[in-house]
Amino acid sequence: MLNIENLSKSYGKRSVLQDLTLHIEAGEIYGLLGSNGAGKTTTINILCNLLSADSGKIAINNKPVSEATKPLIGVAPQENLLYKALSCEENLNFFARIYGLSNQERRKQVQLSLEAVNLADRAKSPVETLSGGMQRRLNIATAIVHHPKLLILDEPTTGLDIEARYEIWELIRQLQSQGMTILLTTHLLEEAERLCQRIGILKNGRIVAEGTLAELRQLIPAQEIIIVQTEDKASAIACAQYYGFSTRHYGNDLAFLLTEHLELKEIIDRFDGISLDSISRQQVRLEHIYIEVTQS
Ligand SMILES: Nc1ncnc2c1ncn2[C@@H]1O[C@H](COP(=O)(O)OP(=O)(O)OP(=O)(O)O)[C@@H](O)[C@H]1O
Repeated sequence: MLNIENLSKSYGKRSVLQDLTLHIEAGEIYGLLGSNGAGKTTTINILCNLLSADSGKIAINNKPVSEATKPLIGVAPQENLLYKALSCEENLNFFARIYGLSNQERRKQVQLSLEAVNLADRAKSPVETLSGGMQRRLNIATAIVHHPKLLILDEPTTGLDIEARYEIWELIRQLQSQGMTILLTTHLLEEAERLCQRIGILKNGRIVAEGTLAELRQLIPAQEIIIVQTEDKASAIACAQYYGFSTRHYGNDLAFLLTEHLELKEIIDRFDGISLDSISRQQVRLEHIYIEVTQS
């Protein structure tokens, strides 16, 4: 559905995208992850034909990106793009006009978009009277009012409370079930884990890892991870090395990667003679994989 091949882009001497290649299948939710400044927004702007690449190819539904492909894409940007004094309906009408929908089509699509984001009962409410979560849902409605094939959600839940976040997650799943292909950027790894069928991790303008969660798990040499609290980290690390456990530092946490399942007693026995304050076990999660591929 979306094919990006060898995309490169520099701002002056700063190279931001370097031979970026990624493919998104029709109907999937693809999560594009990367630290601040990794090049996600630059990629989105090139996709939307707002910025030109230095080299490379992008095609949406086999059509090269151009003014003609703009209607195939809907973008909900990081910062809500809404007119606060206008009502929900007026905002949606404004965006529908920009996309050139006929009067009849516009009435239908505005109503459908309001229903899709569960704001039909707030159609006449000025945006400034809506909660943060509602405003974010309306921001998504403005991106789907012209019924695009590809919906781009740039950090759709950043800054929202957990209930508003759940509502947006449910909305994203519903849009997918209606046939939309979704490109999602997020810094919330749990969001990517819960929503995305495939995930690409961007570092220095390149995809350094890509796949389903199960495929990405293969990139970390661990069945599970143990987190150890101890005053004597050096001895714990030496002991772990002896038993072949790889060491990791996740923030202040000292972690060891286990390549096979061990009972808790077996783990404690391995650290015999070392004063441990606590040991906890964790499943391998996207955050571990992310650190593995971005910090190596
Ligand atoms: N117009 C511009 N001129 C010069 N440099 C730019 C411009 N836009 C972005 N950059 C730089 O390009 C790099 C990539 O920026 P981009 O906004 O694409 O990253 P991002 O992955 O979206 O980051 P974030 O997660 O913070 O939104 C950054 O170093 C940024 O400072």
